Amino acid sequence: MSNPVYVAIDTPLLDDALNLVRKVKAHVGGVKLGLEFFCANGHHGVHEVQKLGLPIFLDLKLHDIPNTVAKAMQAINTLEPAIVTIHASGGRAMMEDAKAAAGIHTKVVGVTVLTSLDDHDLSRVGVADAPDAQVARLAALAQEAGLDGIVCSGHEVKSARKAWKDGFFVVPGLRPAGASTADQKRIVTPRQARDDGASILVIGRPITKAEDPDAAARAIVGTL
Ligand SMILES: O=c1ccn([C@@H]2O[C@H](COP(=O)(O)O)[C@@H](O)[C@H]2O)c(=O)[nH]1
Repeated sequence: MSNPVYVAIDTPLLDDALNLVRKVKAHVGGVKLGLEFFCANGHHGVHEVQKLGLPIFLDLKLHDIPNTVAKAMQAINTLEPAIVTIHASGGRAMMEDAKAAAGIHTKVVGVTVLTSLDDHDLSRVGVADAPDAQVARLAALAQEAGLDGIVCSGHEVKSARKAWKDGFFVVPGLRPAGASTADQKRIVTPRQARDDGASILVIGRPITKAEDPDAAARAIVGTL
């Protein structure tokens, strides 16, 4: 089985990103680059990280009208990312057009409910349901729209996998036992997420902020 850990490189600084990836690359299966990195470094930055030889997950969380998201997707196709995120709450037409615009080797996954949100946060943005019900609703919509899978927390991945057997499940909000949760609210351990059916484990600060990121990545992979 290939290494499911994608390290989240959340920095706008290209040299810091490259140094981090060099440190951990023997113990992770891929690199997740987010908006912070992409806005600061663009295609050039992605190409530089790609030279280090790991698959790239572009976590851009696109969310706009269908035409705009499809055009944005076309604009990143030359980067040939392994995975790209869009927001499932953008609706079915947006997801269909995004998938149609993506390259054939790119998995397009829909973010359901951010792992930094709990019931209270959802109610404040007008969602009366608990996170698990909202994740199930958006996962079904993403499947209908032809996406490859979703992003959800480890709290929901087991039931999401049951409902969508061949779906691709990206799970962030992962914390080894005892690690700081910081802004994440729906967390589980990497092992729990893997056992419950995650395809990809997204792990940032527990690796990147560790004194020895390589040892931290190795220790996490050792628990899987
Ligand atoms: O619901 C979501 C969607 C994306 N993320 C991203 O994952 C990493 C998590 O970083 P940690 O440092 O391990 O908390 C980060 O890049 C987020 O943008 C998420 O956390 N939750």
